[in-house]
Amino acid sequence: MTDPTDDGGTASPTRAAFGESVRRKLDRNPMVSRIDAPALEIYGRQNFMSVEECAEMRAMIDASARPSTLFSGSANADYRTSHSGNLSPSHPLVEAVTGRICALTGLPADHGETLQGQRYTAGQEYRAHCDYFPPEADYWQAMRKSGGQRTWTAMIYLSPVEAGGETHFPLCEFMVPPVEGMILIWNNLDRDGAPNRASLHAARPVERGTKYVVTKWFRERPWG
Ligand SMILES: O=C(O)CCC(=O)C(=O)O
Ligand SMILES: [Fe+2]
Repeated sequence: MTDPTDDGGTASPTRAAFGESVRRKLDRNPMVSRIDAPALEIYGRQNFMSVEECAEMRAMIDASARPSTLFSGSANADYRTSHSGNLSPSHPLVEAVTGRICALTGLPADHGETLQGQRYTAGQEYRAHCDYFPPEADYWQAMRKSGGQRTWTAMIYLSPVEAGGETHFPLCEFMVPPVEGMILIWNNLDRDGAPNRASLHAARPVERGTKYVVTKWFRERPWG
């Protein structure tokens, strides 16, 4: 299944098919709204998690959070100053929410990476980055073998934030303020299945309050 000539940076029918199937499913869901961004496929749905579920997941994040690292393994310095931690896939709430994300998107559960929790206190941020893997990165060969390129990202806001903490898509000129319980879903790839630079995004610094999110990244092949 793994094509050794696929560098993850090109058009790909497999990757494009995930774009299309999720787009079709979300477009016909009346609970889901498409955010108006011509260069990016991005959707939101309110009340994806209840306030009780959000509170339980925040407590789990508090228990597991360590200073965040970057995928490249490079020192995160000022780049990703939040705390983060992977959540146990066998925990009933993690299982339930993961199942709901897969039902909403139609994406296969075994393509999803472990749900990751993240907490930002005042002043913390995650500067502009893309969730897809740059094929020129030294870790790409390892990623290619562990499920290949990332396709869609699903992220849920678990807390209201008094000020700051928006998810900013600078090349699309909009940002999403955190709303407790809301899920945001975007395609990191374009219609041809190649990385979409317009998916560049940042978590703006929290100014007041604490921001909690969980993120699930999906791969083009089973992850692991
Ligand atoms: O916290 C946010 O708003 C964005 C998080 C993010 O970019 C990620 O988890 O990949
Ligand atoms: Fe991201």
